[in-house]
Amino acid sequence: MVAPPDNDVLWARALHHTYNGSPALTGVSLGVREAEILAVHGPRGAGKTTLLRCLAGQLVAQEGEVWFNSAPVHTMGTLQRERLRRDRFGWIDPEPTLVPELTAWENAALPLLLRGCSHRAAKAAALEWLERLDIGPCATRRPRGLLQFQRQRVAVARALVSMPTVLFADEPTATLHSAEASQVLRTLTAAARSHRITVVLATHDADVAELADRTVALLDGRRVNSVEVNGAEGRDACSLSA
Ligand SMILES: Nc1ncnc2c1ncn2[C@@H]1O[C@H](COP(=O)(O)OP(=O)(O)OP(=O)(O)O)[C@@H](O)[C@H]1O
Repeated sequence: MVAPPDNDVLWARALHHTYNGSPALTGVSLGVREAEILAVHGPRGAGKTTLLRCLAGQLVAQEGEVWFNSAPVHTMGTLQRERLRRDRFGWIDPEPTLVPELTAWENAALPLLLRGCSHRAAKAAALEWLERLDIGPCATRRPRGLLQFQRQRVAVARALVSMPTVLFADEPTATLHSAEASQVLRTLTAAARSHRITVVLATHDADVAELADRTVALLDGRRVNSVEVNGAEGRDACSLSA
């Protein structure tokens, strides 16, 4: 086993994964650089969610390696991967999954409370993120009293509140109207850039992918190209792999 290059915060090599014999990932390799926003783009069923879950340590691919800095995620035990996810990663699902009994701020504060942060500090941080996402006035409402886009903003606040090293966003705006979607994405990418949070964003929407620094395209579980979106001229803008 060889550790990844120094400037890659995440690195996957030759990932293969099947569900009941049908392939979801077929030999996918990629590196994610520190503080970059990487879009994983492809049509439905291309393998985006499976790739993000492997990179985030939620799923161990049947073959291949995943590294987080110099730590081999693919050989970690369940507890170690859980700790890594809790301490270093954030995750946003396509549908917000909030705890129904908790208020918006309590949901947003959860990652900090689980890490042992004081109640007062966790609340202050959660309220700050809810304000940034323009849902400060909803802080004391429970999820059932919120609209879908407000619930998704709470989920975004929860993913950012602990300042993760890497934020995984799986189709984070799939259930939102376009105006809502672009507001959420703008806030998310601005926060990531200002705090140097690395983002891996799965999307089937080419417009969403344009917000990223680089796009990796998947098709039928294979990586088909890699395109630098911002400032790509003169650099290795397009490469074939797999
Ligand atoms: N839990 C599962 N059990 C069986 N098959 C699965 C499972 N999860 C994904 N698949 C299959 O694996 C392939 C890749 O799915 P995946 O969800 O990773 O793709 P995706 O690009 O994220 O698609 P979508 O945009 O629809 O979420 C698809 O053929 C899908 O049907």
